[in-house]
Amino acid sequence: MIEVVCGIVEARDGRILACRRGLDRHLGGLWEFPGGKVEPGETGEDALIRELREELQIDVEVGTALRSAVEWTDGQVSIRLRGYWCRISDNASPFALEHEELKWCTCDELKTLDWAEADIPLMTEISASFR
Ligand SMILES: Nc1nc2c([nH]c(=O)n2[C@H]2C[C@H](O)[C@@H](COP(=O)(O)OP(=O)(O)OP(=O)(O)O)O2)c(=O)[nH]1
Repeated sequence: MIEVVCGIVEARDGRILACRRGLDRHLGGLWEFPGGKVEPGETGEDALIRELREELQIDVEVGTALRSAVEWTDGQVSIRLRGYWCRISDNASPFALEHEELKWCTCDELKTLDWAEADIPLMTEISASFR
C-alpha cells in the first residue's frame, strides 16, 4: 500500500485548489488535490510541504487531517490517500510544473469536475464542512 498525501489548499476567499493530472501520468487527465507519495522517514505533513513546493512552487501551512483516509486500488496500484487542510501564504500563486490545469473552485464548482475515484470520499467530507 502506497501512502499518498494531498492538500485541500484553501485561499483567503474560501476557494479550494483543484489540479488536473498530467495526461501522460497514472490517472492522467483526472482531477486531484495536489500532493504525492510519502517518502521513508517523512511525516505526512513533511511530504505535503515538499510535494507542493516541487509541483506548484508554493509554501503552505498544513492544518488538520480530514477524517476519511481512503484506500483505493485499480488492481495494480494500491494507495492510502490522506487529505490535510492547508493555507496558502498570502501572496503565493501556484504554478503548474506537473499538472495539466489548475483551478480555484467554490465548493459547488469542485463537485462538477471529473475526480480520481479515491478523492470522492474526501470531496464529500469537504462539501459537508461548507454547509
Ligand atoms: N497526489 C495525489 N495523488 C492521487 C490523488 N488521488 C489519487 O488517486 N491519487 C493517486 C495517483 C497516483 O497513483 C498516486 C500518487 O502519485 P503521484 O504521481 O501524485 O505521486 P508523486 O508526485 O510522488 O509521483 P512519482 O513521480 O513519484 O510517481 O495516488 C490525489 O488527490 N492527489
